[in-house]
Amino acid sequence: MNRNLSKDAAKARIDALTEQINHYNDLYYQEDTSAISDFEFDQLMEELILLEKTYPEFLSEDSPSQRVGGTITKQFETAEHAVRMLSLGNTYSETELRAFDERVAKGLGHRHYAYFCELKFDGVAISLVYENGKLVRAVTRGDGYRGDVVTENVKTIRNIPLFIHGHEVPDRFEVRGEIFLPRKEFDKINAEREANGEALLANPRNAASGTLKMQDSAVVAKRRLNCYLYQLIGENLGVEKHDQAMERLVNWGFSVSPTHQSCASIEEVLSFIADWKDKRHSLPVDTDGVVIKVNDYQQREELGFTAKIPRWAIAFKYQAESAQSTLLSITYQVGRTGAITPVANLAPVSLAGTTVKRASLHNANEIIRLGLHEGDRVWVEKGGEIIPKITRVAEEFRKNNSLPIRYVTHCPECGTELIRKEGEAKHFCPNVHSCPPQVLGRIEHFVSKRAMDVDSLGTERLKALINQGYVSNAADLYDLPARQHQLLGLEVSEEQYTSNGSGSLYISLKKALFAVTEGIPLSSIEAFLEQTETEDTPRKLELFRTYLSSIGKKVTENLHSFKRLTTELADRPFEWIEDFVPVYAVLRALGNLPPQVEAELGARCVEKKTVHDILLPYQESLHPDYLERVRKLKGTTFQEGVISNMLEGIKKSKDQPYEKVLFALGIRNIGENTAMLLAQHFPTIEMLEAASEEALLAINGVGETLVRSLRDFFREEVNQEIIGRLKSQGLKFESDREQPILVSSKLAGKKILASGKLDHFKRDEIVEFIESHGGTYVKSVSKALDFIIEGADMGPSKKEKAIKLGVKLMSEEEFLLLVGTADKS
Ligand SMILES: NC(=O)c1ccc[n+]([C@@H]2O[C@H](COP(=O)([O-])OP(=O)(O)OC[C@H]3O[C@@H](n4cnc5c(N)ncnc54)[C@H](O)[C@@H]3O)[C@@H](O)[C@H]2O)c1
Ligand SMILES: [Zn+2]
Repeated sequence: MNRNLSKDAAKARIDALTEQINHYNDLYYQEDTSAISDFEFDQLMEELILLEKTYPEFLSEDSPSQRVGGTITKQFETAEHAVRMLSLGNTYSETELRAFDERVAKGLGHRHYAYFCELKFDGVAISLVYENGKLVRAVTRGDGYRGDVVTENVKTIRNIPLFIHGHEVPDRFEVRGEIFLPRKEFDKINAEREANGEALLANPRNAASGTLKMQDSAVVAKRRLNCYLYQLIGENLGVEKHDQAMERLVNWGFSVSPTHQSCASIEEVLSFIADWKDKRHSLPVDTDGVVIKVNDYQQREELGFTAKIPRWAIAFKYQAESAQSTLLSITYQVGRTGAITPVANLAPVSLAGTTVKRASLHNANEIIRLGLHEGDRVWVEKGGEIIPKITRVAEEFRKNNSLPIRYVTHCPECGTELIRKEGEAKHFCPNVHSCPPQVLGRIEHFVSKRAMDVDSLGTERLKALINQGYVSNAADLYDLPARQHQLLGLEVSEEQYTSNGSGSLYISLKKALFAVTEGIPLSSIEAFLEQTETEDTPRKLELFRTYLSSIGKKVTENLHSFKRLTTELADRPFEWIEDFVPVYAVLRALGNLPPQVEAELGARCVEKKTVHDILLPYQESLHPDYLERVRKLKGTTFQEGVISNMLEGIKKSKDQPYEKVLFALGIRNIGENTAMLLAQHFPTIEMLEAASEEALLAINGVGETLVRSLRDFFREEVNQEIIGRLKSQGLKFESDREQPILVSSKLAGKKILASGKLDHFKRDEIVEFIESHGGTYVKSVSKALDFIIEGADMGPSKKEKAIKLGVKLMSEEEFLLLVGTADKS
């Protein structure tokens, strides 16, 4: 703290800090976004508090240091808290924690006291009010005095009891706790959002807070929020200590995290903190620290509060850990919607209990913001986010000649030039029809349970078929039986491959080491790599050399071919992916290649997606020993059994009814139900294609957007071609709803409607009767009708409309006469 600051400068700094903190508070509490890390935020706050202490004349009542950060929103009713909901003082340092302990000791006149330690759950604070054993109100913290009433949303949380049974339940009490989104649920939601091409949620805390404030409880219920309680409030509860209160909460059926502990001294507190530093990452909920509370209520009262925080409690926060690593390369992932996501490959570094090798970069803007250059030393941080992120470049280590990262211009999966729409952060691959991940997305939908239901075609197998050019649309699947013999030996396993920014194929280091050596089982190589996990690849290779010598089997041969590999790998500048090596280098290291292969290999290692495919044309010209080594590189391959099982499933799917086929086609905006509706109204695909906009819109549940999607779909030549092929392959493009047996054709070509109550027919009987005589039953009054059978009590408005349109009305008797049967059978 700079005490030499002039008063004016101090005032200016206080104002600036206040403005900044208010801004971040707004974002955090109103919009559930964190523009800076909690640590950075807490540092700003600490600076402000210190300045205000030094210059008390500038301390204003509404400084963010004096207020709880949140506010109420305008979308809910609000309610006042019977007891204020406070914030907690926080610290990141042991020294300050000891200072807190000294203040407590002093405040209590050095009498005996004990602490109760709990983890600090990173969610949203909630107050639950129970009356006569029933949950009557759930309120957010808001500004500490009043909060939003979110009872309906909270009632959807399964582990919050709506009723408390048993005796000793007071007439009225309040419990407080933290609502959170379990990490697993968070990951699931994000995986779904990613698959749908939606923006990802930043972290579970913000997601929980956003969810709690949703207007639709049904959506809230789907999010599977959870809650831990940690405070009991009420009068004459007969508890004098916090640990007793917690016990009571458990007995009443509230969820209390079993991670708490009583501590007799600050030393015990410190060891609790140390204990949980890494262990906390295995909990289902995100935690960002430990809350330390004085256990005895009487003592709490003696210690009291400041404007914003209790003096009897403090939060110790774990620093989001950060570490330095080296940027090895950037991989560009292509999603099922064609969105490109850059991922940084890093030299392994140990962080918050795990080894980090990759960090997300989100999009091109992020790379520009960081100013990333090839081979930069970077700071990685693992905070609330799932995937670690690069926070900044350690520019002091940058080499003079290093180049700024140039973002990919072409899709690493299919080579198409990428596009970026106005105002969007992400690049996209526009090659919807044949970019492998995009094809995969569509075919996965096509074969899914609710569509064509081919369960023998899992993602891995589909990827293999797509990547190797066997399948690029649904119709290709039905051509597979004719290519059965070609499928044998196709590589299935995907995880062993990845590619770099320019699309060069990489293979796992594990497979490479396995293939270049002899007499060492794959499991031993796995064990070796596990032991050296935290080393970078060059160091791993060094250690592997020693390992080879120590094994004592085929040492000379193995060292020799291993040397070929390291020579190939040497002197690749900015091109590493941790745990992977370029296939090109490995294939060259496995032995000498004929000149033709030598000449073409580089290009094929970019075009093809498996070793099998790269070498396919050269089976004859390669030495059998060489091919034997190559076999060790390959992933699991398609075998007879798998293939026939797959083809069987494909064949069986031809029996799926028309509405499933319609859904499987993946026409935008056509879900399962819409497909069913359309199939009912337009029993063949030709009829659907020919349907007028009017006819479509007449269907309940069909809107303009859907009409447009249908038009767009049928207009595309590719789709017409695929439908044509699927038809000739035997898929159902018409409804097989039973056609009634024709009794006569007396009503052939006639469009008929019946209205009002009939004497001889029930509703569905008349429809069947008309159809069995060759007529068509129509559901609404229109000019197209030939006549209407007028039953008793026909609706006046219908009748009026019929008369206006000039449609003939006919009595039931007349109708029966027309058909030539006075008796309906
Ligand atoms: N990154 C940003 O932009 C930004 C902006 C504003 C606030 N913040 C973060 O929010 C903090 C301020 O929020 P705050 O006022 O809610 O304080 P806080 O989150 O540091 O502490 C108080 C809260 O802790 C929670 N808590 C969790 N487990 C608990 C337990 N076992 N016992 C008691 N309470 C428990 C309660 O919800 C309570 O309201 C800041 O310190 C900062 O870290 C970040
Ligand atoms: Zn592409």
